[in-house]
Amino acid sequence: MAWNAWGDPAHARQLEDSQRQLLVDTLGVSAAAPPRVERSALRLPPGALPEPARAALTAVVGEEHLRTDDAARILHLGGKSTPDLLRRREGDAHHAPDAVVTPGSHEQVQALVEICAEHAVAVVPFGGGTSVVGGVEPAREGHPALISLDLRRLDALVELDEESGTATLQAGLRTPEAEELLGAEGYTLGHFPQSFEFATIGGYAATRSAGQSSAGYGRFDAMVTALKVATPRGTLDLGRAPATAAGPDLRQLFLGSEGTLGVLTEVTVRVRRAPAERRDEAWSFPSFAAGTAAVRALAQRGLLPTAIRVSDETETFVNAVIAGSAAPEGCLSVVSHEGDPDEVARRGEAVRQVLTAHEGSLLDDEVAAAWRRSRFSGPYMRDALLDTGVLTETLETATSWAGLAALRETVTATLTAHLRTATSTPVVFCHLSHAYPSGGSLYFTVAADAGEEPRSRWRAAKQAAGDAIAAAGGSITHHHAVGQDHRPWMEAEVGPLGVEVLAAVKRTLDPAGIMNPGKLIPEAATQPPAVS
Ligand SMILES: Cc1cc2nc3c(=O)[nH]c(=O)nc-3n(C[C@H](O)[C@H](O)[C@H](O)COP(=O)(O)OP(=O)(O)OC[C@H]3O[C@@H](n4cnc5c(N)ncnc54)[C@H](O)[C@@H]3O)c2cc1C
Repeated sequence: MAWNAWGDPAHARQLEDSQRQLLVDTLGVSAAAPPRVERSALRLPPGALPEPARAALTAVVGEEHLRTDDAARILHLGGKSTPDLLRRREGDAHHAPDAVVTPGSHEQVQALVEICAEHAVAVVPFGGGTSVVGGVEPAREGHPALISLDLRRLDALVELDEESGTATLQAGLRTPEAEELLGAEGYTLGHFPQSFEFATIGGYAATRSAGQSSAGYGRFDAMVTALKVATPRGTLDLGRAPATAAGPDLRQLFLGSEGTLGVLTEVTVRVRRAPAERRDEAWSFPSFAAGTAAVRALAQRGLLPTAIRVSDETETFVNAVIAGSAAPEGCLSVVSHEGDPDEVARRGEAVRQVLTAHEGSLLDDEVAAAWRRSRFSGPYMRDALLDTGVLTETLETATSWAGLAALRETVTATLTAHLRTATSTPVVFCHLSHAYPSGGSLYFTVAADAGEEPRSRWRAAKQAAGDAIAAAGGSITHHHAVGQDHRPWMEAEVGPLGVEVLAAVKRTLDPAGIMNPGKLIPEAATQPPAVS
């Protein structure tokens, strides 16, 4: 993965002249793009890993799996949010981890976290590094040194239990390889987030990820049946039966724990037979309200297809411009069905009846085919836009059906107000990305003139949008997780007592506070209690 951009550098995109001109005309983009320094210009601080800790860690993994060179440290500077990329483009590497350690087994991970606890060395579990919320930021928070614990060598399919329909996967396995290993046996995981090519099994579990086909296959957390976790206090093996009444479900403590409690090393997930048939359809609705009403009807009747999303009018137009095609009328919805041919036909017909009853019109097959071709390529466009002087970023939330329209209105208005300047007007658009019987998730994208201070402008807009989401009763995140960036809203999300509960669990499992400091749990709650 490129150190200062999304994905594979070979797939980098550039805007066409007509697209660039459209941005100048619609957004008032000034010609200057934010700077982009060469990697060789980065200045890293000297590594600060104390020698006794280095020697002990090396004894576990071997010299070649503890790297302190610039190349390795630069690839672990943080995640892939727009502010992350802007910082790297500016050449900011002052926070680089002191070392990158790549363990090869659960036992090695267990030994490493124990050594780090003993030497007060902070540990950032690093999967694919695709966090967009500061989840893999090397934040020391008072610790003298920090390692990035890159799980890439834990990349095996440990066991496929065909009788039970489950697979045990090592945490560092990326999704394309997981799909390849499972596909060879006729199975699929069915998890297809936009970060599919780079994100890992452990990262998905640690962030409660949701993918494009989660309507059909379920969110990642819903697929997990068992977990193996290395914590500074020892190993936990959780999930011995498909269901249990043996008290609160401790697996839930680790799903979404974002590396703050321990390192997930193995994840057992429910797998499905690879579908024999897939049918994609594109629909148009006269308004976003009509499209969301249709999806709500499907969710509440138990008729959700494998994937479904509805773009608002602006997103429908913008996506057509990017694809170089004519925009359909109104709001575009993409629907996908997977399964046995009979089921695809039967469900497809039932869904079609509901969508038609909600004023939906079926579009040409090519519209859906274009969505499938481009569904992982959007992030490359972000780099091309940044190169052109456009600040672009996304945020997401979820709420009840009753609160959805008001939440969309307030977030759109807040982002627009905070990104507008005297000479430029931002574009803010949104789609309904996931649906449940009781509500749905809204995914917003902004495009605005980058101006002089794109990072601080985005920070202010994001702060205001987060406050608006909290005030409107939405969740601060539906699937991007909390990390550093959403931490200020955790108390609004779970209440002060909820934060205390999380902090108490952390103190039990990680008394030295070395596991991914500065993430998820608000700072005040992680401080030791004052002595009276
Ligand atoms: C372009 C783009 C598109 C995206 N699209 C989606 C999307 O469609 N759906 C979605 O849900 N998310 C999406 N994301 C966000 C991101 O991909 C997810 O949060 C993903 O689950 C992170 O996986 P990862 O392996 O990259 O984890 P990382 O980014 O490496 O880590 C994420 C967090 O999990 C922790 N962690 C990682 N591995 C472990 C482990 N084994 N044990 C304990 N903690 C661990 C890290 O410390 C960190 O806190 C997108 C991100 C980008 C940049």
